Amino acid sequence: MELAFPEEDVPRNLLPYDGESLYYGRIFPPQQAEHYLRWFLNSIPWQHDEAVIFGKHIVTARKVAWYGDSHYDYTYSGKTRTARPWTPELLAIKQEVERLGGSQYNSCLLNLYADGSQGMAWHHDDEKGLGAHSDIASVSFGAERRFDFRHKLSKTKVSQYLPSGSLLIMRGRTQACWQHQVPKSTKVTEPRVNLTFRRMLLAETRIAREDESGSIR
Ligand SMILES: O=C(O)CCC(=O)C(=O)O
Ligand SMILES: [Fe+2]
Repeated sequence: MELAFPEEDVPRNLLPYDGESLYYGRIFPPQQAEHYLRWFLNSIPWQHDEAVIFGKHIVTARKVAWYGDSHYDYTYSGKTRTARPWTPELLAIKQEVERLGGSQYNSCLLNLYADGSQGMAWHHDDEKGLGAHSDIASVSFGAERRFDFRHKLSKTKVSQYLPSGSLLIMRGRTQACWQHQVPKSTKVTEPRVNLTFRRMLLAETRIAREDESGSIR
């Protein structure tokens, strides 16, 4: 079925209570989304993600890349990584997302799922480096994947398919009250690239310190 572009009845909050997760539908036309997908697949220095979970060192099937305002370090799942400087493509997407959602972001985690055998398990994103009510904007390119929310207490589930070029903004109490996942699917044979724009507090701390010492970027 051909989806209308832009989709109707958007943005809409997918969550019935305890948070706001606004689905904007496709914000980029199919051809432009395809162009971005090709660029991400060919030009991003993708690396397997590493984490320390329950004291065990693990390497994920999915690949990732970090971009941001400055070369700041960020610790996530027990591993410290350094952000790469923005590319014009990422900046253009960031600008459009900021215009639509009204929030500003200083970093972006990119995820590459080679096919449906790769996914992301239930989790929430309010890590120490993010603000208390962290606002995360998620843009998807390539294979359409299902995205699930599960309320931490009531276990209520909400699902949304995320087509290529679509935007989802999680904010308010979303991370505090809900978990989310990208389930594996044997039906998906194509890659998907997902961009999660974030506002890291660590970067602000670092920039403020640089300003005080007189060496402004
Ligand atoms: O791939 C997605 O849509 C979700 C990514 C995600 O949840 C994350 O990076 O924290
Ligand atoms: Fe997440």
